Amino acid sequence: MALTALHGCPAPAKLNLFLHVTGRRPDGYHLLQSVFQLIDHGDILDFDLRDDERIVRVNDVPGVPEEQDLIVRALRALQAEYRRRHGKLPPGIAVRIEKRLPMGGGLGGGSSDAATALMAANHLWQVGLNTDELIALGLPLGADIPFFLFGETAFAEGVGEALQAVPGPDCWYVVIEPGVSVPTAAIFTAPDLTRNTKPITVADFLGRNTESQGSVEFGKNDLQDVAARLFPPVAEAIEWLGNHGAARMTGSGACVFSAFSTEQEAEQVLKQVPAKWIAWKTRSLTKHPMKSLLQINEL
Ligand SMILES: C[C@](O)(CO)[C@H](O)COP(=O)(O)OP(=O)(O)OC[C@H]1O[C@@H](n2ccc(N)nc2=O)[C@H](O)[C@@H]1O
Ligand SMILES: Nc1ncnc2c1ncn2[C@@H]1O[C@H](COP(=O)(O)OP(=O)(O)OP(=O)(O)O)[C@@H](O)[C@H]1O
Repeated sequence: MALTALHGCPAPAKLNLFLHVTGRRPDGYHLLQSVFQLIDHGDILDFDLRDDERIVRVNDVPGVPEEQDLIVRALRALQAEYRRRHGKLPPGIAVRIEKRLPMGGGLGGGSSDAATALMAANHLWQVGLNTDELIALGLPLGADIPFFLFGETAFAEGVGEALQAVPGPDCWYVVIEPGVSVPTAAIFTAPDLTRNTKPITVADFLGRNTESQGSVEFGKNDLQDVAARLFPPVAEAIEWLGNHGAARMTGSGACVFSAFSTEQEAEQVLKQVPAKWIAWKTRSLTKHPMKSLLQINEL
């Protein structure tokens, strides 16, 4: 019998192990090179099919009106694709979000929610889209959605849509939320942003010392200096964590992380984090948990 609900669906966060800005497209979007790493900490989503055809969010998310929620927009895009294929709309979906990831944290929360929603609805509605087809639907909604649909550690280029799998690390991270929300556009439009980092190859990344897998010893985050200048708590968190290990900002900020080989080392640092910041430890993930849950094995 076909499923009518999927509860407890994970929408994990990502870390950008490095993030180079190598240029700018004529439309203003920036060309990036980055390694995206999934981590075992994220939002949790419940999906229930409805008796009508409406896509609704059943709980409030502060600062995100229902109509702007990337989950709702992603589900509507897939619903329209279903109609193109079948000539009628599929049943509606009610979605409940347990939001754990901070907004404007550089952890890709909104994009991950949307990717999980696309995977869940593709399954519930039995649309049968493959990952590349889901990526084509998701990319216009957010630059990080392709990565989450890809679902494994990836070397990313373009605006984040050209993805190659790279070996995933097995390590622990301490992540600090500096308590500010960083608007991505403000970082990319800053006049002092450097946009000319020399492009590297995936072999340059793979050629680094394997001991440092998953760490921040390779490259840099070109968005970090701008974010740290505009948002002093980001600078403060980088400085504090940097005294306990190599520390870096993820995405366009605000969150800051450091990698450790064992849970004990991560715990040692975590318990010293000043109480004014939210901080947590988490493990690297090699595969998106929705892929295991739904047995998606095509990649
Ligand atoms: C920097 C990253 O966090 C890396 O993971 C992401 O690429 C940002 O992705 P995101 O938050 O989903 O960002 P989007 O909502 O797609 O873009 C927000 C704004 O940031 C700027 N932007 C974003 C991505 C990019 N490659 N170049 C840009 O210039 C654009 O002005 C855009 O209007
Ligand atoms: N389900 C959602 N969860 C979070 N934010 C959402 C959602 N839907 C839409 N948004 C919008 O997306 C914006 C960015 O949120 P998000 O959590 O993805 O930031 P981020 O972690 O900085 O992302 P990135 O790493 O991609 O820059 C929010 O400020 C919000 O306006």
